[in-house]
Amino acid sequence: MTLRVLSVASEAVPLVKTGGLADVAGALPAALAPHGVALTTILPGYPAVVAALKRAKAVHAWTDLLGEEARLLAGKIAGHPLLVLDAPHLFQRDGSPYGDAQGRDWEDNWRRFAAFGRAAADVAGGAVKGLAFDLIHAHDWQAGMALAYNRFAPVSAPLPGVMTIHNMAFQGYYDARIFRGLGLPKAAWAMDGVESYGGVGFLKAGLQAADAITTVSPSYAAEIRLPEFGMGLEGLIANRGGDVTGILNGIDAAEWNPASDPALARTYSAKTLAARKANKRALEAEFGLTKDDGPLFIVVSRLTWQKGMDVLPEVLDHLVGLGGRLALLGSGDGAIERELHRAAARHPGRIGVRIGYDEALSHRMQGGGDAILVPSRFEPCGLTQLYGLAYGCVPVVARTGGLADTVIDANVAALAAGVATGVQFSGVDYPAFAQAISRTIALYADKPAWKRVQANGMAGDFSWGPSGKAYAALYKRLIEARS
Ligand SMILES: Nc1ncnc2c1ncn2[C@@H]1O[C@H](COP(=O)(O)OP(=O)(O)O[C@H]2O[C@H](CO)[C@@H](O)[C@H](O)[C@H]2O)[C@@H](O)[C@H]1O
Repeated sequence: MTLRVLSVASEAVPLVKTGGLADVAGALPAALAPHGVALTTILPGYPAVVAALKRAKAVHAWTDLLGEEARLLAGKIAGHPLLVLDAPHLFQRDGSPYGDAQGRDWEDNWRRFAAFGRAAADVAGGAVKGLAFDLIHAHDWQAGMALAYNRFAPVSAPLPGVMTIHNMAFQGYYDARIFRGLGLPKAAWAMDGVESYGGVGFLKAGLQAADAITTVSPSYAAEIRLPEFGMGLEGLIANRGGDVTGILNGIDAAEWNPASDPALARTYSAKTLAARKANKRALEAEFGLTKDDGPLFIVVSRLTWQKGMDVLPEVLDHLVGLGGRLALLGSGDGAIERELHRAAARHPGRIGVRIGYDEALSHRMQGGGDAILVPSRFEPCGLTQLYGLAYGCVPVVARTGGLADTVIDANVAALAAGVATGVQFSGVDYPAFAQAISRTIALYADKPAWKRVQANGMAGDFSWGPSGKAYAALYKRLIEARS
């Protein structure tokens, strides 16, 4: 029997992406199809999403979705079923999905994502003729309210629900005054409901309403029980004990495969690593870097504290001093951007900085860089190190969360056993990070060892196979427990 699951997400490739959540939400339908799960994705109707749905059919209309009219459009995303909440007063805006062009969050985000949650709960509960579901899978705080409505104000018998945490740092926390606007019964205003530290917490509401909680790596699932990583919700996570598991993200091999990637100057495989040189030369030219055979580091990241990007500028003199170069693509914190520009000005031809978001360039960087730096303070899973592994761009990562789970440090024992895939370091500060860069540059100088580390990474299985199976088994267990 096919299981019918509604995946509730605020972004999904190829239609809308601000970060890793979009990669995962976009990959899940194909990952689950082989395991007897038909996954339908529901997205907010941002301009790009509605524009992509050519001749979409409206399959439902609300006259009063939290006080306004809205429609539900049906279409396809990468060949899989897609539903879109078309509510122009909430989602037809310039800027990003969450804020204006200056990066300020929309003031009515609570209303936007409460309406999205209400709509998703209605759809999952059978409000739309011809659509029926067995389970709701909600991703991050933007989808948390879908599970809260399903629990406290369902349109039919509540469905089982899974809440996946892609990043505990974003919780959708609002003033208590918004509670009245949510249209929930009074009973929802409780510590085990939507109340969170005196306000309303969308992620917390989802976690409390979920039958199972997952996050995107086993290590992060353990870390969020601690105050350092739990961001105030560690008590809840610890209490839910056995309901909390970590399922590692995979990567979409159709998008991220160096043997067929159309973004690359030269495609290659582990057997033809020498072909990477053409990509390296192209990358040097693109970033205005000197052409040489020394190590070329790359960074593709949001420029934030989470990602350790405030420490990066501090280690760049050291990196260049040892003969390294850096090509960086990212955007975020203005102070970090300024420090990076300063470092680039100090080291012309050695450091190239590109502020912005550019998907194709991120592929070219993985295909031409020698090593990717990922010094995150916390990292639920992390995708750029996985892309690095698949592309022979050796990851240099902080030992935390999914980074700890996916990279094997090139210590003496791992090198001797021939299993190393990258470099790990503990503690995101100058001494640890600088030492990791020194180790990487020394390893790079040992050509046979370096090639082995590249090839080991490329031989790894980062497909969605095992994780697709794990999600399907979880859905099945929860659905069976209800029937
Ligand atoms: N300037 C730029 N130009 C082009 N592409 C850029 C870019 N900046 C970032 N990217 C891309 O955006 C994605 C970032 O994904 P990550 O998983 O590394 O982090 P993020 O914090 O967004 O995701 C959160 O959710 C994911 C999914 O579960 C978790 O892996 C992660 O740990 C968690 O923090 C990657 O595909 C990367 O290539």
